[in-house]
Amino acid sequence: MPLSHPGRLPRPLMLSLVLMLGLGFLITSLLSYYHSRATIRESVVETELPLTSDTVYSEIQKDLVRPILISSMMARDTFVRDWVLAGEHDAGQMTRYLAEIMNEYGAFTAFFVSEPSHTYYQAKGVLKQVAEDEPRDRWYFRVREMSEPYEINADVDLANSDRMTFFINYRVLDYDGRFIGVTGVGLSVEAAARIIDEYQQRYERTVFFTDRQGKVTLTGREKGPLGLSSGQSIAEFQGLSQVLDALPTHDRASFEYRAEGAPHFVNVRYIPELEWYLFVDKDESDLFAAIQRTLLINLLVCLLVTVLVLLLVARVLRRYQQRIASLATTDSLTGLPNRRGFELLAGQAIAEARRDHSPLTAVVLDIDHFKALNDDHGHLAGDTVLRDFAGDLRAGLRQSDILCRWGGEEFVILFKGTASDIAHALSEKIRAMAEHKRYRFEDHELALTVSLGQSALTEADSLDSLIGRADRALYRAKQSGRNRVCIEHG
Ligand SMILES: Nc1nc2c(ncn2[C@@H]2O[C@H](COP(=O)(O)OP(=O)(O)OP(=O)(O)O)[C@@H](O)[C@H]2O)c(=O)[nH]1
Repeated sequence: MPLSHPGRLPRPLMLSLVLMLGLGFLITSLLSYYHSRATIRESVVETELPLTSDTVYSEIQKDLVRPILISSMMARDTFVRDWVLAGEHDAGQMTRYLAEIMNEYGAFTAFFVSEPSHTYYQAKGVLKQVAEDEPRDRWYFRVREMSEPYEINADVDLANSDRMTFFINYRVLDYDGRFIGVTGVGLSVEAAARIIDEYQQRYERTVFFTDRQGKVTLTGREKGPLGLSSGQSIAEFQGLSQVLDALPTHDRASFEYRAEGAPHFVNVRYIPELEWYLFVDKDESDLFAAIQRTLLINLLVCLLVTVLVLLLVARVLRRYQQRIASLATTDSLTGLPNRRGFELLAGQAIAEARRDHSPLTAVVLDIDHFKALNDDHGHLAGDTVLRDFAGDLRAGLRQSDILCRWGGEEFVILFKGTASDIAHALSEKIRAMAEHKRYRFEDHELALTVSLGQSALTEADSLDSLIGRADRALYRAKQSGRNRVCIEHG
């Protein structure tokens, strides 16, 4: 690990961590997002939409059952059949009968069309004569040819301002099974529209019907999110036109399309009784909003975790780097800088002295006869004395002075901003302190003396030459009897 940028994560490590964590989180978040999306889509397309479609369909059928029963009863009524067979003499009798049916059963409209006279009777009187070439009367001639007893037809009601109505067209037969007309009741589509409204609101879906050509025949009263209204063709709606192309080939199908930028699911089923298609449409943007929110939160959490992991790793690395750096520059016994640490500090001190033209004095200190102390009292005693003496030495210097353990029982001091004479006085003070101090080891009081060699920084000096001179001075101090300070001038 490079020690040159303590506290900063090495770039390759940082990139690997970001890639591993970021990609890992991103991939798992996206996988779970797309999985949830697919599950929701499947549940909507396969289950929810068809279920809503079935429910709407069965509600409509349920509402049609009662009118079918009333129409069946009318088709079998002996009065109706006898009156036609007797020649339809009094139209008032038939209109009264139809009015009675309307009042009694609350039908929206009630009618009878006679085959012998082609007359269309309803509660208010005779409406008209049906004619084969009149498009609006085609339903009658279709029912006449039908093999089933009745049909449900959604059509406009001439007798009620052309309002959209579900008609139950029941075939009337005489006592010998011959066709003598069509009777039945009409049901306002209001009821169906109410059901549609309810479903649209409850399930937040658009429900509407179209004929086989894709023309909208029935919507809820509130039209629904797409704003479709009766009479419009779904071809007018962007996206839905492709559904229109597929309509004739499917009785029941699901499609996906986009409208106004929003994705939609639509389920279409054919209703044979009405010859209509029932559309149940869902705007899927809201559908995925919740999981999109979850994805965003996931990604934010992932980002946070990645940043926290990076910060944590950077912090741990910084600690280790600092520890390694300090181990490399500190002496473990005395806690003072070692020679390596000293070189870093001394280099800076010399540069400052040169820049500020301030004096700098170096002192090399050696404990006298330390070998004897070790030999007499043991290595542990020597260690204790070294540690305690180093503590005293440090305590006696200024904060700005540089002190290091040069090796063994040798120390180097740099007095910053201190001329030779003042440094000499300080060295003397240290010498005296060492001489008078006693160091305890077990129950011994240990005394020591120190020799010091001193030299002042000159213009031509390097750190080595400065220390070399101080070392020579120390040698002289040792040679001349120890426990003294010698100076070597540059
Ligand atoms: N206990 C202990 N002893 C050490 C340590 N470092 C060096 N020494 C010992 O210090 C002694 C230094 O001995 P010498 O270099 O002969 O010097 P001296 O005995 O102090 O004699 P002079 O320097 O000539 O006064 C050696 O015996 C080393 O083993 C240390 O960290 N702990």
